Parts: sequence; structure tokens; C-alpha cells
Amino acid sequence: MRMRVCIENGNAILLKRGKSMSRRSRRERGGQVNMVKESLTGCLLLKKLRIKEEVYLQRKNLEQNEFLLPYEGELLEKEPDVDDTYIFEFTFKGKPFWVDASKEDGSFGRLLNDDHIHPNCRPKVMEIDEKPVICFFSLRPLSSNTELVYDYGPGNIYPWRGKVVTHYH
Ligand SMILES: C[S@@+](CC[C@H](N)C(=O)[O-])C[C@H]1O[C@@H](n2cnc3c(N)ncnc32)[C@H](O)[C@@H]1O
Repeated sequence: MRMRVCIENGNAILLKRGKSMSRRSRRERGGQVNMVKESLTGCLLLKKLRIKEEVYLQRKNLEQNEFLLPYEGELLEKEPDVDDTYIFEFTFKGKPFWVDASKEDGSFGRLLNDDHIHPNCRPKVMEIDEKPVICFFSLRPLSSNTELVYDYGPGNIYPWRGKVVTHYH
């Protein structure tokens, strides 16, 4: 599974580093205990539910095209030779780059799931200090408690896509 985008964007935005550190808490929900991690900004929530971990917007409604969070990790100019589950591949100024987020670092960007049919945010390549940074922006107004999902990119490499669900009546 590899996330691919090919967008060029020269706009710089200000990122507050260190904001995505998380604190853990345990919550009781309907008899089930879910691990819940909350970002320090208090606007993102991580839940262990259906797809291992999912990222939700919390206590905040967003307008369209608002900055959500960065995809944090190690920026590489050579394709890493690791399992690609947490590798983000993109082009910047015509050159290929990879962000390797395979280390669990408490950041949330690496945990957004794929929805190529109804994505509600999208990654953009931004330039900060002459380096590319992947940032997620809302695609439409989002209300709190919405799971944040984006389109990982084209290709038949995503086994969860195209699953046919049959309903028997
Ligand atoms: C970048 S991780 C996303 C976070 C992941 N849920 C986790 O807890 O580590 C990508 C992996 O999440 C899972 N995933 C992402 N979107 C999915 C979807 N729509 N359906 C099923 N699994 C998905 C796949 O296992 C994929 O390799």
C-alpha cells in the first residue's frame, strides 16, 4: 500500500512543530474499552476501531480547504527499502520524494485511512524552508467526530478497494 500524489504547490504555511504529540487515555464505550489518543491541540482523536487505528476530527467544525495536519516522518530522496504501509510517495519540483513514517512517533498523519470514493481531505505538497512537506486540507466543511480519510492514489494495489458487499434479504 503506497500513497501517491503528484501535486506541485509553492505556497508556504506555518506549521507548529511538536503539536502532534499525543496523550493516551482509556475510555469505556458500550462495554468495550477503546484506546483513545488525543492530540495536544485537542482537535484530533485517534481511535482503535475497525481498521486498527482511525483519526477523527474532535470538538471542532472545519470549513472547506482548512489546514488539518502534516504527514510527519523522514523525508527521503531515495526509495526506502521497507514495508510501504507508512511510506508516502510524491513529486516536488519534478523530483520524486518519499516520507517514511514507519516509526511510531505519536503523529497522526501516518494513521489516516484510505477512501477513494468519498475522501474528506486531501494531501498537498507545501514548501517550507525550501523542503517539501505533505499537509492535509479539508475538501469540504467537516463536523466534529468525522473520520478523516483521503484518496491514497490510483492503482490496483489496495486490497480493501472494490470489495463487493452482498446483502441477503
Ligand atoms: C497508513 S496506514 C493507515 C493507518 C492504519 N489504519 C493503522 O492503524 O496503522 C495504511 C494501512 O491502513 C489500512 N487501511 C487504510 N485504509 C483502509 C481501508 N479503507 N480499508 C481497510 N484498511 C485500510 C491498510 O492496512 C493500510 O495498509
